[in-house]
Amino acid sequence: MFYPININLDNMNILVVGGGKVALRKCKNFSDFGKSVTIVSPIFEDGFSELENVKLIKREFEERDLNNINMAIIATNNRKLNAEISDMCRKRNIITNVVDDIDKSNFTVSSYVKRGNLLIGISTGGTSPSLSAKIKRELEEKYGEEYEEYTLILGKLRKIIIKKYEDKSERKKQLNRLVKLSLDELKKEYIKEKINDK
Ligand SMILES: C[C@@]1(CC(=O)O)C2=NC(=C\c3[nH]c(c(CCC(=O)O)c3CC(=O)O)Cc3[nH]c(c(CC(=O)O)c3CCC(=O)O)/C=C3\N/C(=C\2)[C@@H](CCC(=O)O)[C@]3(C)CC(=O)O)/[C@H]1CCC(=O)O
Ligand SMILES: NC(=O)c1ccc[n+]([C@@H]2O[C@H](COP(=O)([O-])OP(=O)(O)OC[C@H]3O[C@@H](n4cnc5c(N)ncnc54)[C@H](O)[C@@H]3O)[C@@H](O)[C@H]2O)c1
Repeated sequence: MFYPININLDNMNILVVGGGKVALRKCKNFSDFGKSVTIVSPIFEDGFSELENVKLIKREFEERDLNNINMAIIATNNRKLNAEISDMCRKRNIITNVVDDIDKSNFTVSSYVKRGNLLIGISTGGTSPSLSAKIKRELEEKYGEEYEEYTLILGKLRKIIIKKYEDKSERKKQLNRLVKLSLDELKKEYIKEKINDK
């Protein structure tokens, strides 16, 4: 079973094995989260040259590539090799995603909608990645770009409210009221509360 967690990548050393289409998608995902990764592959898809802050190693995978690695995405087109690398990772306690074998993975990459700090992840436990991608497109419509600012302001107001109300149930009432407001109403509320906070 796969459990939803949000993982802090700051101190993680990440290796991607393979330079094909699937590896490129996973690398773009890391780049969305400002994370640089190392990729080892004899051949790279064109898109890799456009990625910033990545280290490309142009050769076949070698076991020493796993030294000091905490997380690995195994994405070659050779199922047997992917399974072998996954076993090496397991022995070294490296958390691993094998793109062609969910049973060899200890995490999967969710489809997601990211609006600043708002992150909506979608998983079907490997049953239908296409369904994940479809639900993502639906959620992108419902939760548009404006949710980045909306979430940011909610965070600022939350701090003010926690300071202002000692009573936990009143705090909860206020915080729950805010998420019912539109972005414009929330902005007005923020200006008002900011003035009172001074
Ligand atoms: C969500 C997304 C995230 C991402 O990769 O960024 C993702 N796959 C995406 C797309 C996609 N992948 C595939 C198709 C073709 C149609 C189809 O098969 O449905 C499409 C659709 C498309 O391209 O639109 C084929 C496929 N995928 C996997 C296998 C191997 C297998 O099942 O064993 C095969 C068959 C290979 C073959 O033999 O052909 C395996 C996995 N793919 C996962 C994630 C994990 C489970 C996620 C979940 O639980 O839903 C998991 C288990 C492992 C992992 O990769 O972490 C991304 C959506 C991007 C977005 O957000 O728009
Ligand atoms: N998880 C997913 O979302 C998903 C989606 C589609 C396909 N897949 C599966 O993922 C696999 C990869 O798909 P793709 O479309 O990226 O394939 P691809 O053919 O585009 O790329 C394969 C890559 O593996 C590299 N490679 C081969 N041998 C290597 C080695 N010894 N060391 C390092 N790199 C090596 C190649 O250089 C190439 O860059 C396929 O087996 C496919 O079944 C997974």
